[in-house]
Amino acid sequence: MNHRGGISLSQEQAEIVDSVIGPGSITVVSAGAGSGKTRTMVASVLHLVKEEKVNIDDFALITFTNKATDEMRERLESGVQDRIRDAEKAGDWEERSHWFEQKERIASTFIGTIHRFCAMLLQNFGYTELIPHETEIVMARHHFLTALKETLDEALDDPMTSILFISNHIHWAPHVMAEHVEKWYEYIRGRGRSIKVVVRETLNQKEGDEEQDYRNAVAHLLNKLDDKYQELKRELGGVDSNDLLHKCAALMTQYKDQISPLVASRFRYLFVDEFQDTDELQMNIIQTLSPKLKHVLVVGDRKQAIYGFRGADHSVLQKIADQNYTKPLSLSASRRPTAILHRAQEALFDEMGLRYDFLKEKLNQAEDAHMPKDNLIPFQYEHISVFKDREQPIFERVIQKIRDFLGQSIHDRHRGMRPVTYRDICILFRSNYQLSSYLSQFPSDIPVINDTSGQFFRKPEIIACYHMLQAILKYPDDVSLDLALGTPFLPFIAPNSIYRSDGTNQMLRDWFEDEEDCKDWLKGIAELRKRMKVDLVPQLLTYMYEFTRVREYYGKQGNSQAVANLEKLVMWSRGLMDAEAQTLQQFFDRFQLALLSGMEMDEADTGEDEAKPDAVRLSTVHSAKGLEYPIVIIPDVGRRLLPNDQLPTFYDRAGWGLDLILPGEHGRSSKFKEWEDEYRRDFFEEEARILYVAITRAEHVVCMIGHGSNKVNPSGSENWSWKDEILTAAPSLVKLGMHIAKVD
Ligand SMILES: Nc1ncnc2c1ncn2[C@@H]1O[C@H](COP(=O)(O)OP(=O)(O)OP(=O)(O)O)[C@@H](O)[C@H]1O
Repeated sequence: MNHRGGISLSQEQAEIVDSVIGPGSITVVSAGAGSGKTRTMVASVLHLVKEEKVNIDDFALITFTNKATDEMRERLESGVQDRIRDAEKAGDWEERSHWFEQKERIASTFIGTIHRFCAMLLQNFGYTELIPHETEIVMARHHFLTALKETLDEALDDPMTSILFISNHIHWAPHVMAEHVEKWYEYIRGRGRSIKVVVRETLNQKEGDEEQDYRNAVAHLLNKLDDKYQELKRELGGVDSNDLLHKCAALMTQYKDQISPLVASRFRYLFVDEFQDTDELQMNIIQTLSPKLKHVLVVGDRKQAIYGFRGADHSVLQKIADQNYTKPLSLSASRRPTAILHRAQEALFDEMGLRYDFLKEKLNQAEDAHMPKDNLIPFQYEHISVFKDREQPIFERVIQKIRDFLGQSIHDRHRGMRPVTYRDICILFRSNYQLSSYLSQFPSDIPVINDTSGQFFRKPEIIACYHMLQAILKYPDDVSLDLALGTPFLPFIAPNSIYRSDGTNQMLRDWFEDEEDCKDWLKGIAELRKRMKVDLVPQLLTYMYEFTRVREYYGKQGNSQAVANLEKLVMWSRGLMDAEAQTLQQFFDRFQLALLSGMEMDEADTGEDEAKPDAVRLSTVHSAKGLEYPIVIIPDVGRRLLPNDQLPTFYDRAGWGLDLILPGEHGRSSKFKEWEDEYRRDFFEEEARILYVAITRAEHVVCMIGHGSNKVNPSGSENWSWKDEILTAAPSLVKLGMHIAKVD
């Protein structure tokens, strides 16, 4: 074994570190899951800090999710801590003080997502640009809805667009039309395409068919919407996360010569993890910066590119290497799974490689692969023969599997034989929706954690807080009071008799005001309404937490995450106050917009990572990227991936523009089928990559549950599911001793 920065590495990993420290300004690493890309990146940082005596905050480290940011910070902190210990052992006080300084500097090291990196660049270097924070993103949403409403109101009488409103052709209710227009607009911008370009391409289509009028009308509509939206943002402020990257890229191009050296004076090294999910715009930002920096390291795996739907281009690793006249370096061994799990995974990927070229890249078994001495079967597929109403039986089977695992022993690579605990298990879902449905029915004796990021405004304590604020602001409105009752903020249930509908029902507020148990709460509400005139929002929220004793409620439940989230809401209100939300009502309006617009914000960091609660983790595959778990359960692998009725009815193709099917089959061009075929092919490839990511999160065991017929469907057909990928490989998996079984 070789050591770099005090971390033990394989020969090929060490060579990558040496390449980062050697001549040349960019190193591109393209290698499979669990081959040690992140470990090598961390080792490179520590090695440079040790050998070149650079400081840890000379690095900008870009990760893909906030969770991965935490993970990277933890790995660095523990690496630095180890160096301090080594120096102490060796009695090298100079070395020790160098590492001690680094420990302090970690706090000022940039570790974060590309969005945060761009925001930071704009903040520091984009003097006149607006820097979005949550308020502005919420405002942008508000402007968008205004622009959409105005556009649709005017479109009815505009000869360019009125064809879309002839009700016997297109029988969409106004709100349905609005939903579609919004989806189309987001789709185009989300893929990094400019609305103006799309409109131009569409109007240039020379099909000469009648349907062209419909496509042109949609193009005009989107054009108008775009004009209005941009204008509102310009006039009134507000930036969305798409603008952020565009602005950053524009700034970089326009002032490249001034900005790059400035950035380079702050950062000497730029390292990017999970680069395969970077889109063209983001890649250009990094490319523009790279010549001025001492070294750029990008690592990724094209087999794990799972953001195609958002415009990421899975060939970016090759592209950035080409642009810099270099070749991607590779890592050949898989280091996450146990020896036997690795063999099973490879058997499956071999079979999948017959359908998807990119899966032909193989990973060898590591020379020191872990060979556990437990009885856990590393690869399991269980098949339930239900055809309809599959959710419940699959859910029950998953719960049964958790209970079964818990009774068994696992041979841990570092700690030896030990019992399986809840925290060893992660259930991976394809969608947030599926995850929430599991979360809501989990049996109360199995502790569980939702490991998905960006869910702050969907947390029950935050929604309950919203209802409580509404009840206070609108007091004595009965409907608002009713919504807040029964939440931990107002933990009382009114008697059923209150809800009589014969006109004789007592007002809810009368009951509330008479009820002895509610006295303190009633006093609290009255006091808070008085204080609203003088106190600031953060103080009001804190006072509300006090008189409702909501923090004690969650504390008693051991739910420190909920307590931390409530504190984060106070912080958020503080941020809003700097902008405009000075009164509780204004704050409430912002809060409401954030909830309604599905705004994403991470939950509070509880700083409890050391003492991660012993609970089963639920996560989407997308949020689990870069992470690893001893046991991974993947439910519902028999779900059809792309039934025909879920094929898109709207496309935007570079060089062509829009194509779509409106009600009555209007709008479709002669090329529509071509787009569908392309879509189908890309879709199945992306699903294969998502399955690859899911399966490679496991260290010891992957367990999948499927349903339906146990015959393999024709490849790429509308019945095709992940289950078919597994059943195709079943003979090789069984030969390896894996468990492929039917359960009823
Ligand atoms: N040389 C090594 N010696 C011991 N363990 C290693 C070595 N290289 C990697 N590992 C371990 O293998 C696991 C996978 O490593 P890492 O997360 O760095 O891989 P990755 O390539 O970034 O994975 P992914 O593509 O899935 O994000 C980690 O637990 C890591 O500590």
